[in-house]
Amino acid sequence: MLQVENLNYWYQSKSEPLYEDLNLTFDEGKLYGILGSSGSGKTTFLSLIAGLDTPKSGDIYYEGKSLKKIGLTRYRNECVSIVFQSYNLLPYLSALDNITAALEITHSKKANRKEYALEMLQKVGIDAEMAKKNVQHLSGGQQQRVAIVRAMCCDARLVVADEPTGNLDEQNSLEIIRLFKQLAHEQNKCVIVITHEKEIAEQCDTVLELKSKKMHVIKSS
Ligand SMILES: Nc1ncnc2c1ncn2[C@@H]1O[C@H](COP(=O)(O)OP(=O)(O)OP(=O)(O)O)[C@@H](O)[C@H]1O
Repeated sequence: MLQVENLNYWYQSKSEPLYEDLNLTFDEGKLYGILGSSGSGKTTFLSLIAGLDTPKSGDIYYEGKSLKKIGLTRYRNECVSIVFQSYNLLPYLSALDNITAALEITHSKKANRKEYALEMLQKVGIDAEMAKKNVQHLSGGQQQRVAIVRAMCCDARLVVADEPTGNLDEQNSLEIIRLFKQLAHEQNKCVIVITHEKEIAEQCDTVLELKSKKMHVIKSS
C-alpha cells in the first residue's frame, strides 16, 4: 500500500541527515510498530508518510502513485488517518460529533453516519450516553478510544499513530493495541504505530527500528 523509495531527510539546523536512503514497503492488513531511541526521527518519519512534510529527496508512493502526484491535501483528506498521542479531538464537541465531523470533512461515503458512529463507539465500550458528553469530560483512555474510532470510521486505508499509548496505563494501552489489530486484520487497513514500548511492539505483525539513519526490520510475520 505504501512504498518509501530512497527517502532522505534532514533539518537545516542539524549537521547530520536524519535518514539515508530509506527503502520500505508497508502492506495492507498488517500492523507495524516503529521503535527507535529518542531523537532517531520517528515522529519526522510519520509526518513524511502522513503527508504533513515532504522528503528532501526520494519518493513516497500510495497504491503506486507518488504523494506529489496525488497532492498532499487530497492525500491527507482521503488516504490517511492520523492518531496523535494527545488525541487531537475537537475539545468542545461530543465524542459522537467529533466522529461525524471527521466523516463530513473527509467526505465519507458512509450513509447513516450518526448511527454508524454510535455503533462503532459502542464496540469500544462508549455507550450512547457517554458518546453525547463533551470529550473533555472523558478519561484519557476513553478519549484515545474515540480518536481511534474516528480513524476506524473514516474511509482512509492507511492509519498512522504517534505514541498513541504514551499517556495511558497498561490496561488501556493493551486495549488500544487490540483496536489497532482489529483495524489491520478485520478492516484490512495498513496501520503504522510509533512506540517506545517493547510490550506494544510485541503485539505488532512487523517491527522496524530506526537506528543509525536506517530502518531495520527486527520482527517480521
Ligand atoms: N522542526 C525541527 N527543526 C529542527 N530540528 C528538529 C525539528 N523537529 C525535530 N527535530 C530534531 O530532529 C531529530 C528527530 O526528531 P523526531 O521528533 O523525529 O524524533 P523522535 O524519534 O520522534 O523522538 P522522540 O522519541 O523523543 O519523540 C531530533 O534531534 C529533533 O531535535
